[in-house]
Amino acid sequence: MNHTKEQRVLQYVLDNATRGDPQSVVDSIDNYCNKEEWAMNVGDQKGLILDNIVNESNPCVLLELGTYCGYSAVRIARLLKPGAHLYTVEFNPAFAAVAKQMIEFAGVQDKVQILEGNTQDIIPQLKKKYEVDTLDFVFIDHWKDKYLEDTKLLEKCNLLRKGTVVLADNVIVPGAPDFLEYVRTCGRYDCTNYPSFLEYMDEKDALEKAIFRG
Ligand SMILES: COCc1ccccc1-c1cc(O)c2[nH]cnc(=O)c2c1
Ligand SMILES: [Mg+2]
Repeated sequence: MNHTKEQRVLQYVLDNATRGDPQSVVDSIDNYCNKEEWAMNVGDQKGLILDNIVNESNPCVLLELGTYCGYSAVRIARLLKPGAHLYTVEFNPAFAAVAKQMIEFAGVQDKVQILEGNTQDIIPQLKKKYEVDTLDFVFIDHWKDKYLEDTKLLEKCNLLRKGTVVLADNVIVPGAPDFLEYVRTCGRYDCTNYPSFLEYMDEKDALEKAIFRG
């Protein structure tokens, strides 16, 4: 029944991690993807950078674009203070189903809400349907061709405020050059690049942090 890679990753977690222990879920996914099958989780090297930026931002309301198996949702949620909440958007129903089980096994389901659908449909609903005022933190990790349009949509929907941290994965590989060009030159963000490596590989990759100036 584990016909997909994502189902196999989940099964390995169910068999090897500890229910209610998000760190063990993160570690198990990294073990599996290092040893058995590569998968597009942010991984442990970029994950440590993500941890540091989440911790220094101390966010209350967070948005993730691209849930996949739930690795970064669990990784982020394990750091959140009581009452903080992460909305994570996934358009692929099979991925969302795996992520739901991953998040519940990790015991962070009270901090994480999976929103199934397209970002361009869901982002405009955040204020009225999900009672979001503004976002403290956005992790962009979905399809590279959507980074720029979704960032502009977040601006248009008034979801960013002075100091909102927008953190993007994969700005080298697969790469999001139009997004990088925009956040670095439009004058509305303070940008920092964090060089690292593609998950589970020796290939160079990086995260880009773009703090909205308001
Ligand atoms: C399907 O391509 C997989 C792949 C292949 C080669 C290099 C990078 C990636 C890659 C790595 C990631 O962290 C990713 N994160 C989010 N959405 C992605 O599509 C994505 C792709
Ligand atoms: Mg990624």
